[in-house]
Amino acid sequence: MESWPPGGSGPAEAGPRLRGLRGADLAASASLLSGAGAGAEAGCSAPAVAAVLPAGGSGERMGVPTPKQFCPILERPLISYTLQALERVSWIKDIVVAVTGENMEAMKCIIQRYQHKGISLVESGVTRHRSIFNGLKALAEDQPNCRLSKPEVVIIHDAVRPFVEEDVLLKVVTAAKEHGAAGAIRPLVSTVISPSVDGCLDHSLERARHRASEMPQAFLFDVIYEAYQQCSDYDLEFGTECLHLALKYCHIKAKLIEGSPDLWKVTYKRDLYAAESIIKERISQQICVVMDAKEDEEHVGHRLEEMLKNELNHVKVTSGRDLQQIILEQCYNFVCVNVMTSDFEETQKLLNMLEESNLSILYPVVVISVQFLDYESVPFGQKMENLMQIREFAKEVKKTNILLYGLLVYYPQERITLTITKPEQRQELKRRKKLSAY
Ligand SMILES: Nc1ccn([C@@H]2O[C@H](COP(=O)(O)OP(=O)(O)OP(=O)(O)O)[C@@H](O)[C@H]2O)c(=O)n1
Ligand SMILES: O=C(CO)[C@H](O)[C@H](O)COP(=O)(O)O
Repeated sequence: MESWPPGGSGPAEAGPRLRGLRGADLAASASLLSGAGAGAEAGCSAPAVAAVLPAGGSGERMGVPTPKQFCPILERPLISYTLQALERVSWIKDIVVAVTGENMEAMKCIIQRYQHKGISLVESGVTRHRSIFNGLKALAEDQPNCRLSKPEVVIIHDAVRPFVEEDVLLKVVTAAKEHGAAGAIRPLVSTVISPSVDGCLDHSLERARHRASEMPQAFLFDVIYEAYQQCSDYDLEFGTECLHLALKYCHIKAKLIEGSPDLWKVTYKRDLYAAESIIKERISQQICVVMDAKEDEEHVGHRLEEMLKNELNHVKVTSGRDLQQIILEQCYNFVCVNVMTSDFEETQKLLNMLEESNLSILYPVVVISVQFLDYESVPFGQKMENLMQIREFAKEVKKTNILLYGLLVYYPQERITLTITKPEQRQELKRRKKLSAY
């Protein structure tokens, strides 16, 4: 069993990982799981939680030579998205990934490249159940120099289900603590039928009474470990359902939790395209307007924020009052308005923060830097200098996956206000402004 990166001390360690809790309920329950919240005070004990990710398959159904967990989506391997989804949950203490010996080095490179922290690698088995069992063994065994310790609850999650959210993880863990086992389910899309040996219909299941079993699942560690130790070679070879092992060998009836449609397992090539669309949609749903005079309500940046809110009603538009927090919440789109300064001070500040945060390791971050300049009073030489400066910035930050676009707005003498919203008024605005976009 290998801990990677060497000496990594687990998710509690400070690092560039991006975490963000959504909603007060989630925060309260999560703090309960961290043992720091009201629940802890009231005497509820917070379970130590670890996760096992089977990632040792060959992805035959995908039909490409690369195992699907390593296939790129927007140039980043699929498994890295799944790791990130689990890593940003602060109460998951350890993540054990089962990979084939052959792919061990590739996995280490991914961990290094995308700065995943506190991941332990184990060798996978020839079937999914055997891979999971190897992951559980690593958590159970008290090995010298091993930083892993036995958790109270273990999450099992396929490496090829990248869109797992904290709320469903929390629900399965909480239910597992109460019932011994829990798993996410979805309504069936098609009816399940049972054919007879001659290829004719034997019987058909009533669709409304059945569900598709998905991941994540969670178990009291002792329950699932016992089940794997007890189970037959036939189960390990042909079984597909961990909840079933807990039922068959430990008589534990798992609690079933309704999951979201995004929990599906990437299986076929078309699923890679679907995953790419979901990622693109997610990162385009927030825009942050950053400006240099936050108190001034008349500031053009505030007007711009209002306009964006009116025009893009499916997108969350915020203004950058607490930039660190906005970056932590993984906003990937910024409009940075520079009015008060003739250089790009505001943009520069934002770029520095983005670079320090490492946000762009995961996806490209888009920054549109808007600079308003008085047409009359700014000499031609300075205009050219501004153009060159923004181009240089853009070239520089592109190396770190930040896509910077400059919009210089030269306006004549009178102060610019973006109160114009009607089409004919927009025309008027266009007529009065000279826009140069680079
Ligand atoms: N020997 C195996 C087989 C599968 N898995 C993992 O179990 C998860 C779900 O399995 P599945 O979707 O069946 O993956 P593959 O076996 O890779 O796909 P296929 O059945 O198409 O070959 C995947 O993360 C896969 O990597 C594993 O860890 N060890
Ligand atoms: O959904 C699941 C558990 O309920 C598993 O992801 C699924 O059973 C894995 O099976 P296979 O490896 O055959 O695709």
